[in-house]
Amino acid sequence: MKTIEDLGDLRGKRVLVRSDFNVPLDGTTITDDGRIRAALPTLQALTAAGAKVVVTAHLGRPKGTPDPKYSLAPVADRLGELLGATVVLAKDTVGEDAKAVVAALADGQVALLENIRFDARETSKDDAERAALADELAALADAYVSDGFGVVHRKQASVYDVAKKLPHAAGKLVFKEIDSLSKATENPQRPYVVVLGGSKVSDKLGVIANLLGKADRLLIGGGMVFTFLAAKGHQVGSSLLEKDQIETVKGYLTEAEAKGVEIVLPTDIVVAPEFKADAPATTVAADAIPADQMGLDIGPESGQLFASKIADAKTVVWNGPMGVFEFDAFAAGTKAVARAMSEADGFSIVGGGDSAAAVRTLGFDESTFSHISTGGGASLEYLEGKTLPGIAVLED
Ligand SMILES: Nc1ncnc2c1ncn2[C@@H]1O[C@H](COP(=O)(O)OP(=O)(O)OP(=O)(O)O)[C@@H](O)[C@H]1O
Ligand SMILES: O=C(O)[C@H](O)COP(=O)(O)O
Repeated sequence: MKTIEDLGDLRGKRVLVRSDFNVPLDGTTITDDGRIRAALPTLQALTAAGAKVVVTAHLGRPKGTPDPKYSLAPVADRLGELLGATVVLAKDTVGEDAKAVVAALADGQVALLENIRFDARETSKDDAERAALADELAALADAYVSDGFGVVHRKQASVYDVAKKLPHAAGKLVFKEIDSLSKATENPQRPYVVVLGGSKVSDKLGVIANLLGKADRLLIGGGMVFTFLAAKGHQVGSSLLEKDQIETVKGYLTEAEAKGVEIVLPTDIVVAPEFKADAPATTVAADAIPADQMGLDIGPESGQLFASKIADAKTVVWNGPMGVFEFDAFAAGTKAVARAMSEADGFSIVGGGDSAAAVRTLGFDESTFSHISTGGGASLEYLEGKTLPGIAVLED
């Protein structure tokens, strides 16, 4: 992959940068700016080189149409503070305002385009639709730098298609992530333990098929748990459940047994009647979740069990919080895993927007982890050994 430096003299050139600014928000307040900070080295290198920097990014999963709830306005403000310079936010993605904002950029200035997922073509499965958006993005720039590591597993217009239209390079974050993650994939020290949780269950269940051939032990927490409990024949009340994946999960359990991979499930669950910070929380056995309750964290016994399964790991990779850590009553499981990882002697990687945010907001020292990846799904797919479209396209 080419570096920014390989792009030659960028003074006065318009450089389109894809960053991952998919940050956790409480209303319009950014609760963790880790992904914005991680983008700074590339943006600062480009501004120092005198480029006109045009950043494109997404926030959340809007439905392909503008939605103020998903505006990048808070990100533009925070990015400006961190860069110490005004970052103008275009009111649209590739429309008249974007064109005007880019045309007005001075050398060394940064502008941000509005949430690229406001345009349905960004995530379209139709190659021609994505290519059409990529053409419009490419018209705004002279070169393209891919630096949104958290989104390189997505074959999307601003991540994949646009790279084919412009001279391109990988940004500093992408190189840094690959450098750290490759240490875990190439010849991992064993026991190799993977901890999976979070809420993107349908997205991430698929990685298990591959991990069964690589990891020695899988610990399952977060929203991921309930499809496993259902596969074992237990009731899960109103918890997050991927009904159509139950059979697949049954297959994983059989395969794991045949391969000697240990799948560790929680033995107790913290439940509540509704998804609310002050909902009354109780702990129940994992095989006795009441019909009118939902599981929002792994229980204390499970926290200890998971910690003991992490303690002797030589490599441990974690993606996805163990519970709804944003609410104090459901943060203990995530804390237990974070603590065990920070104390483990082995190589430890935390990946994911919310997982990395959890480590920081729960007060853990980042330096006690070997690597905190900005990518959740992206780091998992990298560790699976999959080809990531947003990386492969840069290698051409
Ligand atoms: N039992 C649960 N029920 C519902 N949501 C849960 C549960 N456990 C965890 N979560 C939620 O999962 C969310 C994070 O999941 P997600 O899969 O997005 O992880 P991530 O680290 O952000 O990875 P990525 O970067 O791929 O998005 C958190 O907001 C948390 O509240
Ligand atoms: O948070 C992430 O993992 C990335 O920003 C990708 O977001 P997505 O899962 O909505 O594509």
